Amino acid sequence: MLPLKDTRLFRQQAYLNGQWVNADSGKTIVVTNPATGEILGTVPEMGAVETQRAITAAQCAWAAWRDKTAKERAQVMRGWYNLILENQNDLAILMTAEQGKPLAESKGEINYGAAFIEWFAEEAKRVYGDVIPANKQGQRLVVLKQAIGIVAAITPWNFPMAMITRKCAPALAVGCPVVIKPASQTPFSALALAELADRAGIPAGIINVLTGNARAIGGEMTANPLVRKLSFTGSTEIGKSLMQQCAGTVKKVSLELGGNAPFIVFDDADIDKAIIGAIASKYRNAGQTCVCANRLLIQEGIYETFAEKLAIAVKQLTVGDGLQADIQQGPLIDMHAVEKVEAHIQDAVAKGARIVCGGKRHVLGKTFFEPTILADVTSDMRVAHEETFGPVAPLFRFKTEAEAIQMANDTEFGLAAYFYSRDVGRVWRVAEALEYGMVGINEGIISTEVAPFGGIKESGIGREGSKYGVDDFLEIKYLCMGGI
Ligand SMILES: NC(=O)C1=CN([C@@H]2O[C@H](COP(=O)(O)OP(=O)(O)OC[C@H]3O[C@@H](n4cnc5c(N)ncnc54)[C@H](OP(=O)(O)O)[C@@H]3O)[C@@H](O)[C@H]2O)C=CC1
Ligand SMILES: O=C(O)[C@H](O)CS(=O)(=O)O
Repeated sequence: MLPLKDTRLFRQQAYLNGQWVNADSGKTIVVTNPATGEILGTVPEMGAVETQRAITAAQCAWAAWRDKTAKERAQVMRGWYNLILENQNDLAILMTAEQGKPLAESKGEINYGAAFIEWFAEEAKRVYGDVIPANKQGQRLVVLKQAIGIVAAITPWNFPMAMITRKCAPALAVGCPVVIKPASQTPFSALALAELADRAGIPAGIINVLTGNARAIGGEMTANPLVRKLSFTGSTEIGKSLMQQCAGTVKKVSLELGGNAPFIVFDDADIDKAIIGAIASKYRNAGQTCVCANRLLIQEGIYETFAEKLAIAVKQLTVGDGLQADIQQGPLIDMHAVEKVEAHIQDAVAKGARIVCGGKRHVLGKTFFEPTILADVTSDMRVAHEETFGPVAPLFRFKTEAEAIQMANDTEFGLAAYFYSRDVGRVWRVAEALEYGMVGINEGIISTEVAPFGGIKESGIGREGSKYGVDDFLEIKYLCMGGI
């Protein structure tokens, strides 16, 4: 049993139309702790029928929520925000137990996730329309912005809470109901969020959390004409499939997909700051984030110095069960993830890369993996083109600024990129030349609720967070008034 202060936050049922319910079939999915392999509990294995029921409930509840003022919705959301922060310790324990990240990272994610609720509760009060000067006598032209309607959200295991609030907060704030399917490996954080939303007074049917068969639930979400918006965070492969499925009913789609972030260090960089940024960007969540540095491009003049300094820092990372004190890297989510990391390392070494540190499964066993650095990495290796999604830092060499930009852009992904330089001309040239949605300059952690998060190319569509993040949940309506 998890050491929760409030055990009612540990929910093993889905939340549908304000009720805690089981699957119609009674079937369940087992959820395990990746650090220990122990069974944490079960959640319902739902499918299309329960999803249809949730969508119908959302449709019935929508008008009353939509017709509240933005301020009234914001007040309810503020209560939800406060409850999340008041229960942060319990929520962090739940998150670490089901996902594996260290408690400190879980607490960080809860603060980050709650911040989207605070931000969009306020942002909704500023969803302004327009009055357009008419070009005909007797007319008045007005633009309204209105809630798009029922929003379906499908979220990943790597950020079990923040990816939900990053989608639900703008939706709820502008007046949309949501139907959520969290990742089957990490459902408890989502269900705890629903419990707190219920306590905050978010009406029945406005938030629904379904667990179960992804393909069946997603199939109903994408086919049901009542759903007007799908927001997805996860793999590019699934994102493409969902986008195709949404075409049948022309839904608005937001996709936050895979990445292949370059982390470029020029010879004029503050190397010690670059080391700090590289550790933060590469090893956060054991490398399991879509914005992790996936390729480290180091200018040849500082390559050996950077590799030595990075190795010293990486060897100090403490690996273990995230529920224990002072752990900096937890386990990977499952053995599939471990095998992918091993395959990337084996491929690189077979093609000439050198293991500077780590390189194999951790002595702790299960899905723990040693924080790893590879040197002498070249672009013919899998780590150059695939998202490793693990604690592996592959070091590439480059000679010139132009070569660094060419290497960085040589990917179908375009989510996040990072570079370190203190030359102001170079900072502008490189920032403008990188083909990415987000660029960290002398910073390794750039995600925040106040800035637009999202990518280009095959990393996705749309932006989450910031003043831009609300537009994806609105429709524009143009009124042309004549006879005035
Ligand atoms: N951009 C990002 O932030 C993320 C990127 N990724 C990338 O994706 C890779 C795989 O991670 P993973 O979590 O398996 O990502 P997936 O894309 O497989 O899963 C993400 C979410 O989509 C759901 N899903 C899976 N298949 C379908 C489907 N056919 N229809 C509807 N929903 C579906 C999953 O449900 P269920 O859990 O039940 O399978 C989960 O809720 C990672 O290695 C990484 O490269 C992963 C997570 C986040
Ligand atoms: O999906 C992810 O990996 C997250 O979006 C990364 S972040 O927003 O927590 O930085």
